[in-house]
Amino acid sequence: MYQPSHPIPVSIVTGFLGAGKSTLLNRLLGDPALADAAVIINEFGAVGIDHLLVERSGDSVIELANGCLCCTVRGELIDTLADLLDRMQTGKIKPVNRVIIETTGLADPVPVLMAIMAHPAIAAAFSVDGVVTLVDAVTGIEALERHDEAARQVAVADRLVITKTDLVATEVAASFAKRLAGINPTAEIVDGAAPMAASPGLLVAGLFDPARKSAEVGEWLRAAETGHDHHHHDVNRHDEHIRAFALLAGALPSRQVIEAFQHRLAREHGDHILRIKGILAIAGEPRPLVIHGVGATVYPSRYLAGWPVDCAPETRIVVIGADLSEKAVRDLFASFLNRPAIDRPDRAALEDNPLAAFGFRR
Ligand SMILES: Nc1nc2c(ncn2[C@@H]2O[C@H](COP(=O)(O)OP(=O)(O)OP(=O)(O)O)[C@@H](O)[C@H]2O)c(=O)[nH]1
Repeated sequence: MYQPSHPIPVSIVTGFLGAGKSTLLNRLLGDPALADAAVIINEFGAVGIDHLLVERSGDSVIELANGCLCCTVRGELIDTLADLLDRMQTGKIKPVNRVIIETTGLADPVPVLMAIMAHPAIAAAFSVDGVVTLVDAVTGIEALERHDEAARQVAVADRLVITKTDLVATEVAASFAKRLAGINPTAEIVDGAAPMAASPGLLVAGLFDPARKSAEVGEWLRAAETGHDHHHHDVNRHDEHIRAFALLAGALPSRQVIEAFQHRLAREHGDHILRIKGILAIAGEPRPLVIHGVGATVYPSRYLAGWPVDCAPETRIVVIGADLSEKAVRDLFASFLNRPAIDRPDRAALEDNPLAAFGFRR
């Protein structure tokens, strides 16, 4: 295998679902300092859309779909890195001066780290230059309490970026920062709104050093080196509670319809929704509409300038839920699309019902 003269730095960008990883990357990737970086995006669920949302041309964005980096596609990561080396050696691509890996929001970063650090040929060619973990000031505390992965992402970080500080009071962000420092006292904590979070230097965090982490992180790393404890092969299922599914459709009637659907979904099922994101076709509109939701928070939708290459103008929405009824979500979506069925109301019935806002159905 080709060996570069110096190991190529690898930055791991992680953070729970919807914490703002793609938003941060989009901001950083415009910087000329990252023009020669390769970006590997891993997404949970069979229908991936993140690679469409990271605005970068050419083949420098590599999608690893069909599973979570920490489990089913770990081998694929090694193959992808080996292939990158190969393509550099044979001159098929320009030399890459950094690799940025965006994990899924559900990834345990420890096996990802070990995949790189414990593989002799890969470790000779690449060095992990820090783990940057994004934490959401709005939903981060709940994620830490409910999901081990979120706590692990914080514990292994070299840098913690608190995102969405614009959406919470200063005191809330400050007390969240304290909580994070309690979990990981050695990580530098950065406000996502600070200039540093918009600079490529954010990704240069120094060689990942297990000795600077807690004893618990050391144990996780050793356990990951010796084996892997949660093998599973269903690309849509993370554990017995967390599942992803996709809502696919042609062009939707209007932006208002999808926004009304999102708010209704958040109101009725917000407790069980971890993430919703989509790229949508809207009738009569040449541009794709992008929607996002995290927990019960619905983010403003926005139009992209145009459809990404190789992406048919159709609607793809990914929903990730914890103990969420897929049928209930599909039925609600169908109601908003006015696809009537005997046992469900259509959109007009849902919206005309004066009690609908309070979650009552006819
Ligand atoms: N107000 C505000 N919104 C933000 C900020 N960062 C991200 N968002 C919004 O949060 C939503 C999710 O952001 P993404 O960047 O897609 O999150 P992600 O971590 O890549 O999501 P997954 O890959 O699904 O885990 C989007 O609507 C963003 O616009 C922020 O600092 N402030």
